Amino acid sequence: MPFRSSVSPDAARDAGFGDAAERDAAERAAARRSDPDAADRAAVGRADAVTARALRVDLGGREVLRGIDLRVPRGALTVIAGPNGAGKSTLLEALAGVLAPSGGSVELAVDAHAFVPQRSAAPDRLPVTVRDVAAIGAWAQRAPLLRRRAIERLLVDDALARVGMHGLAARPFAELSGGQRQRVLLAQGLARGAELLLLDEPTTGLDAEQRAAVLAVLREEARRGVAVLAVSHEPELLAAADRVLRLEDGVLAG
Ligand SMILES: Nc1ncnc2c1ncn2[C@@H]1O[C@H](COP(=O)(O)OP(=O)(O)OP(=O)(O)O)[C@@H](O)[C@H]1O
Repeated sequence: MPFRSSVSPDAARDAGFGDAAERDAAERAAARRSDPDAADRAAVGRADAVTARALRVDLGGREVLRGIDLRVPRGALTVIAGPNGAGKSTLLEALAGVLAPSGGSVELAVDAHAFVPQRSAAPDRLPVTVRDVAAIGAWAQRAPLLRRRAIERLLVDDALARVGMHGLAARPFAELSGGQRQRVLLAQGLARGAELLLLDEPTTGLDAEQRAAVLAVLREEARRGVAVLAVSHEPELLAAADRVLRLEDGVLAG
């Protein structure tokens, strides 16, 4: 299948999908989004997207994470809460593979995953536009060049629209707020069709409308069968979660 993201059949046609197989794929993807039962079926019986076993991470000579056993299921929104300094960001980084474990293991069982760091950690000095950053997610398409451009445009437009950033597509990334940068990084993951989304406080600092938009995207992705794991203290996100775990002083509680 040439791509995995979800686009409307009309948009697929408008973008010039050449053959029936590609059009079918685009239409199936669009149908998945509007058919929760299909997502339920897809989620049933599928393995966890990432598994940590006896995970330990030492930073600055200190055990920041200790004996973490965690399975992140597909088709669900899992939220990790806990006090400042408990190790939540460190856990996300270890699961994302950007921080090596000091002990134990992390096993990723997905082809593509996305990591959206805390707003203060999202890079802000990239001399590129919002569209450029989101488009990175669409790079892996296998198709002839002209068609690839049309697919990429479609995937990126759809992803930016879903996170409410479409109007800012031509804006330099460096001019964005931390929360906006996070949403563009989320769009990058959506454009890639990531099967695992790892998000560090994705709604912190957003106004009510933006929070609702991000929350809706996370719920929708979970419904489609994506494994969504977010670190958050936000009541709305906690209330929307299928499962809430608590991390305290480097140890995970059910
Ligand atoms: N590079 C580092 N070197 C040494 N210690 C570190 C490093 N990065 C983080 N720490 C420490 O590890 C602990 C966990 O940090 P982490 O950022 O994972 O916590 P957190 O639960 O995400 O906190 P917050 O809610 O404030 O974001 C903290 O005590 C922090 O000071």
